[in-house]
Amino acid sequence: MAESTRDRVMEIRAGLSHALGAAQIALEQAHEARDAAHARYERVVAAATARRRKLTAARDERIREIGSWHDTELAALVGVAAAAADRAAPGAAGEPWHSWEPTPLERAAELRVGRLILPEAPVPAPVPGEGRRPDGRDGGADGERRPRGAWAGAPGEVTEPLPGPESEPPETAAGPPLDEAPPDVAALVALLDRGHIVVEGDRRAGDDVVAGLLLRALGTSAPGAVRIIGYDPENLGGGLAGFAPLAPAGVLTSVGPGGLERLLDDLVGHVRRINETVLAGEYTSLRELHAVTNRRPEPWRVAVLLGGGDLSRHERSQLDRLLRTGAACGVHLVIRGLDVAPGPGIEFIRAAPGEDARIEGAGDLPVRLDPAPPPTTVTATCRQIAEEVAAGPAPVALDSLLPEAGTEWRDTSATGLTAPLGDSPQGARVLVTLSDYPPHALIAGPSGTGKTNFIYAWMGALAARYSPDELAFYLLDFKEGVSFARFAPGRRDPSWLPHVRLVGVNVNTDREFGLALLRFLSAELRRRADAAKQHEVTNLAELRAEDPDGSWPRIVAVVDEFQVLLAGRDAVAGEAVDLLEDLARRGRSQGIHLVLASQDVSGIEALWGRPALVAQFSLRIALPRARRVLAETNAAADSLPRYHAVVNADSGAAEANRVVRVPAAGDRERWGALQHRLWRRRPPELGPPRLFDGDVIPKLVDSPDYRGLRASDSPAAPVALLGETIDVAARSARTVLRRAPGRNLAVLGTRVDEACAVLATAGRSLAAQFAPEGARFSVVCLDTDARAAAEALHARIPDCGWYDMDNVDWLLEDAAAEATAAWPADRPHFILIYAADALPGGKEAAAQLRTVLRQGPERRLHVLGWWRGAGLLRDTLGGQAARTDSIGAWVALDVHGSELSPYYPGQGAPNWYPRPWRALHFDRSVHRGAEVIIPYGNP
Ligand SMILES: Nc1ncnc2c1ncn2[C@@H]1O[C@H](COP(=O)(O)OP(=O)(O)OP(=O)(O)O)[C@@H](O)[C@H]1O
Repeated sequence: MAESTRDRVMEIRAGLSHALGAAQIALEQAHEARDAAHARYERVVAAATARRRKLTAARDERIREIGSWHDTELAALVGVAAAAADRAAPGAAGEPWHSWEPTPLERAAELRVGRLILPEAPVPAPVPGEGRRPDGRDGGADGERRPRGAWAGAPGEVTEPLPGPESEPPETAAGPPLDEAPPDVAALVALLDRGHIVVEGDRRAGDDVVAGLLLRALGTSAPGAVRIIGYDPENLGGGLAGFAPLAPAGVLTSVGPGGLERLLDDLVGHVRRINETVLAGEYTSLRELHAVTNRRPEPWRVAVLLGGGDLSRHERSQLDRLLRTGAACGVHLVIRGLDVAPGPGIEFIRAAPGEDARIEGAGDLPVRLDPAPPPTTVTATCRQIAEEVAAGPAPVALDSLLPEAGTEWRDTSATGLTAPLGDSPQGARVLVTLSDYPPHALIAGPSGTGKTNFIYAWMGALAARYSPDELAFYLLDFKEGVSFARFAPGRRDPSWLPHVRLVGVNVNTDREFGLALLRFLSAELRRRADAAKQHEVTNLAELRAEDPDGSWPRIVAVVDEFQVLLAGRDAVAGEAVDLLEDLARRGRSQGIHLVLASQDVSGIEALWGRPALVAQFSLRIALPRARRVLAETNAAADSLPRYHAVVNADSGAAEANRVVRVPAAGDRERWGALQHRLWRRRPPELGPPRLFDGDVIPKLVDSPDYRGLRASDSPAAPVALLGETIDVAARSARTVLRRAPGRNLAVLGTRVDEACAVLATAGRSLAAQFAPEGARFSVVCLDTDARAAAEALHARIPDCGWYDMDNVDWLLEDAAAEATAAWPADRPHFILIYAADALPGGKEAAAQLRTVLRQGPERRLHVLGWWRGAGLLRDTLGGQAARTDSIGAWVALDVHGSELSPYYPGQGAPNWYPRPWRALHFDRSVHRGAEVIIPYGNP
């Protein structure tokens, strides 16, 4: 082989080896690059996975939040909807049948027919395998929900639920807890006062809806306030069979086949009448009338028309009229089986079993209709309603007489007092006026027919319209009981009716209080007549115009069972009739109105004996079966239903009869609401009325006269208070112990407590007028029964002397000397003697006491003594022939009038029949006749 060839081979080998080396390096580098790329690839993949997981987690969290928010919102909305439905359909309007009972409501409510099926009720995720919701209802295909938090991803993505909190069941922030069923949202329809219902679809379900609606309408209104007229030609009334117990009471009337035209005509007639006479252009609907006036003079008439085939043209047009105009007049139609075109106020219900029913007002939401009400509930309710209706009309609420809240006290009484007293049977309001004509009223009705209630209702209607500046009441009840006490503040209720100035209760044995009221009114009449003369006017309206700043309210004086005041032929009755006659005659133009009520006016001889007096009472009010209050030939009261009255402003002439259904005003709660409302509006200066309760013993510390006493150094005319007079102003009876002959006081009778009460009142009131040391007081106790009371008085008067059997001789000797002394008397000396007739010391002591009685007062020495009998006082004074003028004032307890004649100058004896805790007071220096007083208790 040639050299050159070898070289070339070598060369090639070297070249190859070099190339191999280079390739090796390149390969290694390529491997490295590949490894690096792979590692990068791995990193990228790992990062991508991690990022996707993070995004997934974030997305799931967001979905969970949205789900939770959605559920919370939905639950809240369901709650709101359920609460709104509850409010719209309270009580019997919406209560499920198992707990249903009638609950008459103030206003017509919407009525429940079933429940709404909400698309996505917020229920917790169903446990796999369980097909029922926690509320026990079927899940149903579209009712089932995907577990919140499980996310179904797109193909190829990570699909398994990722571990973490999102796989837990979501919490609900608000709304019902998960183990509680969401609230039921009632499906409601509006019938009474709103519109008409047309039921279509499944017949059985439709029947159930109609029965349910009727029962709810009946159960939400007062018995008799809903009248049902049934027309069921196919089943001859079978569709309303359950309501049959209502028929005898007239609450359900059935119309036979062929009677549809007449039924529709009748209803159209009602609508026309109600529009013309009840709404009378003043209101657009009964609903509005009720809202404004609280009156509902017409029942709701619900006509149930179940089928009827083709209607005649007339029937169709009457039906259309009713559909358009009936609801405003309380005429409503519930229709099944007649074609009705949609229109305002017409609710369509498509009845179907299960959850396929619909009501138009709920849009597309499915409705599960309620089952029919249980037949026993229907029957029991209907029976109860029928019984109550048969027993008489339901009471009307007092509110129906009142002006709208906030509009009280807007009327002026310048020309009279006018107020509604209720509705006539035809639905028109009956207004009653007291003015110049008719000025006074007589109310009559046998016991229990509602006289007192009538007076309450009238007073309520007046008090709500006229302010206390325009109207004042003076009330007297001669019946036993406290029916007028509610107008004055009491222990339980501190409010009073601001117009009431005086309330007298339990006065049946204190007829003097009736007289006091009449005397007070007479004085007021004189005041008004004088003012009228001064302003040269003739009646109240003119006086008020001339004297706008004066206080001239119309006065209404109500005397219940007034015949008690006039019974008998004694001085009280005589004076009362005279005063009444004057008040009745002259009060009319001076705004003083008398309202006299009695169980039976025929028994009041004193009144009927004075035709001129009776004629003034031209407003006559007769309650059922009242006699003689209307004209002889007017028998309207005989046929009056319960809670009605005949109001007659023309002295009972039959043509002037107006029948009124009187609202119930006796209910304390309702009355209380009105009284509180008016009381809160009272002018600040208006105090409570004077309450005279004949059963209550007054207290000296409450006496305005006692509280007004002030101590001074030497009052010239000290006043001894004795008890409360029976008069309008709660005055205290008094006797003035000035320096003058006869200024002594004798208390006569055997009743220890009352005698001690009078002496204690006198002693305490006298002591209150003197500064310390200003007068000398001596208490003499000669009867152990009176000792405690005498000691109590002694303890109350500072520096008072105490004497009894043992030492009274000292006092008498001293006092007799003082009475006859020549030196001027320095200060008054009051000697209070308990049981003066028991004075020891024989003739000498008796003579000393006589001296003190005769001569003491001129030297400011006064005896206030208690003798246990009128004859015993006579003995003290010196026997039958002795003069009695040293006893200038006396208080007689259980002493008959005839025994008092020696101490009662003038003709005969005072008219006095003793009665417990009452006394007769006479002061010859001021009185023409004696006055009845009530000793103060615990003075
Ligand atoms: N209009 C009415 N609506 C409802 N209830 C009434 C009505 N009028 C009276 N009542 C009720 O009838 C009963 C008797 O009424 P009230 O006391 O007014 O009769 P009265 O004639 O004054 O009887 P008496 O003279 O015996 O007191 C009371 O329970 C009262 O609540």
